[in-house]
Amino acid sequence: MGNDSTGAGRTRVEHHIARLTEILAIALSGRGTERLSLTGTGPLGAGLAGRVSAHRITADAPLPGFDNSQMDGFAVRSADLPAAAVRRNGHDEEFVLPVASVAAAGSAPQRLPAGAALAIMTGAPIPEGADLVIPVEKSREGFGSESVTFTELSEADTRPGRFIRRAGSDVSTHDVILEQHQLLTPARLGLLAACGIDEVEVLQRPRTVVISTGEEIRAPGQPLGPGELYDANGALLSASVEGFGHEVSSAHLATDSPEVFAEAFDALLAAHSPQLVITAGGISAGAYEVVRQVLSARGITFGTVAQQPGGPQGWGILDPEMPVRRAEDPPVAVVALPGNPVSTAVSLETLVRPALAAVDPACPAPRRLSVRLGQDLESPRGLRQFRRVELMTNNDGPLTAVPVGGPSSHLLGHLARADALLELAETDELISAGSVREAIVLPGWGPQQGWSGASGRGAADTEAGDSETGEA
Ligand SMILES: Nc1nc2c(c(=O)[nH]1)N[C@H]1C(S)=C(S)[C@@H](COP(=O)(O)OP(=O)(O)OC[C@H]3O[C@@H](n4cnc5c(N)ncnc54)[C@H](O)[C@@H]3O)O[C@H]1N2
Ligand code: MOO
Repeated sequence: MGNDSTGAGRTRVEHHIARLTEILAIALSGRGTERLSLTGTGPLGAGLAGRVSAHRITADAPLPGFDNSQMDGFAVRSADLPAAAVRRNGHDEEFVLPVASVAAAGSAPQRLPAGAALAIMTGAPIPEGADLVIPVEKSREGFGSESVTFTELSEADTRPGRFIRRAGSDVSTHDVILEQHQLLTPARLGLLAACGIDEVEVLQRPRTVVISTGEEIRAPGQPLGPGELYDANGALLSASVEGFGHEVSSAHLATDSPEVFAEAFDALLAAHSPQLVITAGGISAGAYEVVRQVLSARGITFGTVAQQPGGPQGWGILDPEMPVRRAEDPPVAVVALPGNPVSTAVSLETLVRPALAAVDPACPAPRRLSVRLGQDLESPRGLRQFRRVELMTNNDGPLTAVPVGGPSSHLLGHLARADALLELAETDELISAGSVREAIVLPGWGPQQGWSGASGRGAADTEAGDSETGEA
């Protein structure tokens, strides 16, 4: 048995992430670019945060653009200070200089006459001849007098260069201010704007079509017939994929007919030209697995990953020879997830997110924490099990992870209450309370929930509503 498999035809989690990373890199490289303006409509820079630069950008000019004052105070020439020194009461040394004029931020650079001070505001250009700024707090008179008396100056207060922000001390001309394929964060957007750059070429957001399936599934708000249930996966998938930074289109294909499914699938490709299609449901061993039936004929592979929930998986690049696709069409990746809502959600967090984050800086990577188990747990040997847990604070050491419900993949109510997915290893069978493991934080969890002290109800509910062994 190689490192990629755990036996029983199941692929290791890491190997599957690597396979997804490969197909997502191919599909996302087919994206175009678009030019966005920082000063376009709406608030400055709106719509640019979270996007990814298409090219490297360098500075045309230094930052700061000119020597300027770091303080409201007085620009002086250090060489003038000895002559300005007077002694009061025989010991305290003070410095008295006439005030030549005032420089406000935005004013043109001036010249400092010899033996004088110039009142200067934060950000105003340092006058020619001055080599230090003494803050107004060190003056007896403050602003508005014809002369200024500095008291209690230390040696540091009179050091040349003090409180002068030199041109280029932050960014030099030709410095790289944004790398190619770098995430546009608020600070980077601020820097681009500070450098006077208005337009930025960014990668187009990945276009993703999410498809929930199942003839028994109805849209929320509609009446339900016997044996029918509402579409949880449509909303869950769309919200997750929007959080990955994608432009999402969603559809529910309520058919068990491969022909009808294929036609609708092709229509979605034609309508949205996606780089990625994510489906949920219709891929396991049942008699009506339309996704598997239709897509395995179009170049998509189906198999089992050694994890629970989220075992059954499909992945691949759509065969360009198939209907409505031409060899020259950009590649489309397909990720087919299992239909149980918790399996869909867990697959998105444990498999799809890490693979996307590896190829797209706009997709937030999984956040992992070390946690201490709050109670004994069992886990099936040979499978990576992800248990839904609440995270609770301790006085010291890692957070405590307390299970919310059991391991079964229909327990969406429990997932919605959970903070994180506790990761139990393939070799774990009986894990004692107090053991330390990793957990993957779920979207929406923040320290404020952990720190405020969780309710503790997770422990009491652990096996509620769970009739399965954790194998499905
Ligand atoms: N004989 C076997 N049966 C099953 C196996 C197996 O290996 N052998 N694997 C089980 C596991 S594990 C999972 S997970 C599921 C995956 O099945 P599918 O991906 O084919 O999903 P469906 O059969 O379409 O649905 C499963 C389950 O989820 C409900 N569902 C589906 N879509 C939605 C939706 N949009 N909103 C809410 N609920 C949804 C559906 O009604 C089913 O109850 O297969 C096991 N079976
Ligand atoms: O995803 Mo299934 O557990 O693998 O329910």
